[in-house]
Amino acid sequence: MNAQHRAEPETIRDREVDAEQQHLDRVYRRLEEKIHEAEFLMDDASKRAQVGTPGALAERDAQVFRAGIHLNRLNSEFEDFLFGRIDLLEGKTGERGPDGAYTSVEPAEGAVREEGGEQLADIAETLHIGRLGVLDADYAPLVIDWRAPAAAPFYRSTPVAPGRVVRRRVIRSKGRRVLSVEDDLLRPELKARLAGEELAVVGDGALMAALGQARSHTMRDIVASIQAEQDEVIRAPAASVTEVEGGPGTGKTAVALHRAAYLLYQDRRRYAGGILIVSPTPLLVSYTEGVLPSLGEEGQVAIRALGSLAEETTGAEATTYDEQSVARVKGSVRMVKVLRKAARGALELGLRTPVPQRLRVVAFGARVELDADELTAVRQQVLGGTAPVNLMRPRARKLLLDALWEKAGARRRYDDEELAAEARQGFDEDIAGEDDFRTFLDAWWPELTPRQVLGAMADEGRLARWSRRVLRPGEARTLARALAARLTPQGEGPLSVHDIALLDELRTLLGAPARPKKREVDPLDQLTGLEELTTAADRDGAGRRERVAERHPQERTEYAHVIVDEAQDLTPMQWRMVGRRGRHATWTVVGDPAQSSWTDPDEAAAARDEALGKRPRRRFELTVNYRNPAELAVLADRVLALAMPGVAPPRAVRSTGVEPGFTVAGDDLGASVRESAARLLAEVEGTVGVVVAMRRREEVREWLAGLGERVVALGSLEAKGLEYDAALVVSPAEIADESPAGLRVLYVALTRATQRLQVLSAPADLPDAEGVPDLLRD
Ligand SMILES: Nc1ncnc2c1ncn2[C@@H]1O[C@H](COP(=O)(O)OP(=O)(O)OP(=O)(O)O)[C@@H](O)[C@H]1O
Repeated sequence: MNAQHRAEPETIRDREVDAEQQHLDRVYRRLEEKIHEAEFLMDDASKRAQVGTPGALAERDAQVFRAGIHLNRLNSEFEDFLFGRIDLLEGKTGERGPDGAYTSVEPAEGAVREEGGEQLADIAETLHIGRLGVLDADYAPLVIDWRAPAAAPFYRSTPVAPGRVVRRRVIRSKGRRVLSVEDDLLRPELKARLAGEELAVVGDGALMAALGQARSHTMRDIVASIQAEQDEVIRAPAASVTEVEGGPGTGKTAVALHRAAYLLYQDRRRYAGGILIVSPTPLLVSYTEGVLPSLGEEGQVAIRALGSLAEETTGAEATTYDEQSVARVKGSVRMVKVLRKAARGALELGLRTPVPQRLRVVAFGARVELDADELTAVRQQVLGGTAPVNLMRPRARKLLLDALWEKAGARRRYDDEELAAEARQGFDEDIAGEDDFRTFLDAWWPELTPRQVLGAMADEGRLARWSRRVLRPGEARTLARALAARLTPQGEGPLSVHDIALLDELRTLLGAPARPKKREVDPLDQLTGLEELTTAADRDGAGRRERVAERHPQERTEYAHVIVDEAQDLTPMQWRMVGRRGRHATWTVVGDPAQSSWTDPDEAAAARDEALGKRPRRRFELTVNYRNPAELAVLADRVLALAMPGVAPPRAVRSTGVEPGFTVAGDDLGASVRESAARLLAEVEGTVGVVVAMRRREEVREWLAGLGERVVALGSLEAKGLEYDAALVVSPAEIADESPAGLRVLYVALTRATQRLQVLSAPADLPDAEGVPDLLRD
């Protein structure tokens, strides 16, 4: 965005702030009217309780619920409710949209006139942009919802393609008070007048002001300063797969979250099926999950870390990380074959009770028996089917009865087919009804859980059999040992992030019994009280009736839209897990190949293609780095050149004049880390992130103990997506050497800081006289 640099007399600024204050006062008066209406609804509802009929009581409950949500929403939106304004030329057509604003993007022919060599124009329309739409009593727009089509020019217009926008203003407010305004002039060549007076321009543009602010442990929304290339992604049509690539700090996560809010706003009914946002780590989930409520969305959006994605179906959540060598095996698509064999093979292990070696029943007054070989033959025949293993039990029962019927020589006894069928039915009922037969079946074809099968894979010999010709013997050994180190033979014990995708796959292979589903009520669908605050379309009665009809209990193991953040990091097995949750979904996938910590990109790409299906794809690229100042980006770019030669880094838009710092650690690495972290804490107002190789994750926590909440210790893989005012990167060489994707992981670590970057070298870094590690030298 073009920033204007000019000094304006204090009086103009005051006058402009005052004008916005007056507008905000009007908005509040209107909001208060709406709140009174909601309170009246609550009050009225409680009176209905006295009538006492079941219908009246149900109606009361519904009304109290709606009014309560309405009030909550308004109250929580009061902070920073109004944040933008655009002043527009007259439009080409005089048509107005449902929000009361003119719909034309292009100015009318005569909107600009030439006089005495100057271009003159009058502002024909002024729109204020906020978190929700507010109409005045005459249905004229007081505030336009940021997601409404009429708000798009606020984000899209640039000096190169300004459309009708002459001035774009960001309003900073706290509660009911307007604090300041920042303007961008999009048609600086125009002399524009508003209500007969020359259009004033105040401030240096809002983007830079937003970027310079200190960071906290939670992400902020960017509604006031979304940039044009980001806005295109946020408002891209949902029908296809939207793929977004961009370097670190280009706003991919921010854009993904704002897109969720936009999609819900745009088509609330369609997304009643839920929007799933998949994040790589729990840290990134807690960093980002605060953004959505502040955008006015709740209930329909689930943000899940990959390690807790299968919680609904397997009840399992990951608490640990695997070593890279183990993660590589667990994440590989080859595991599908291994798991298939394991799910079938585990039947023979007697995981709960010993597997019986023979089946004895009494039929036609004589003992009939199937021995071990005969039972094995029946098992093989059952397993010839393709159904999930637990769901093959009825077939196993049937084939056992067939075998017993044969063995008893029963067929020979009946010439008549009808008689034979009748006898067979009686035979089946008699045998299957016997306790012995049922006990046998429970032990011989037990219902397996995913955890039991995973636990069974911890045995080296067994896993070697199940993975023959799929995994290399060394890989199978590594995997079995890693499982055995944490899990009991029954599969109990702490799970790792990569175990979750294995359990989810096993659940599909086993066909776990359906669980009772929780009823989910969708609060957004019940916001009928808000309609008067939003758009005319929303006020449409038919729409309201449809929404009411949609209040079914929702099954949220599948979603209507899936957003994948840091998509470059999903392993093939994780893509399969995420894909199962979006089989009928549309998708938004954001990522950066240069930050990938997965070692086999081709294998992951194939799994990703399968998950996304055959829908058409729209690709977008984000090119501007809003996080790192240029001085720090240079250093990261050197590592990018090593990790991915030829890939262009994003363009850093800020400069702070502060160069990265280099220190060489003393003999006591812990003491050096602590000292550097303390220094950074003194230098910045907000947060400090200390990034170490994964194997140092635990010890670094101890080193930093007592330094306070502003400092956070991170294993290199946990730093994904996060940002801090200052970052301390400990031993780049250690991080780079930890896996074949280590240089890309180091690139992530070096791109976390918004203000300061400090690099601490250990001997392995081969630092030069200035302390610059070998890897980071020019
Ligand atoms: N238009 C914008 N206005 C203000 N701040 C912005 C804008 N776009 C991005 N930012 C800020 O830049 C920072 C980086 O954004 P974000 O974390 O979304 O980037 P990313 O592309 O996901 O980065 P990474 O690849 O490192 O995860 C955040 O602090 C975000 O709020």
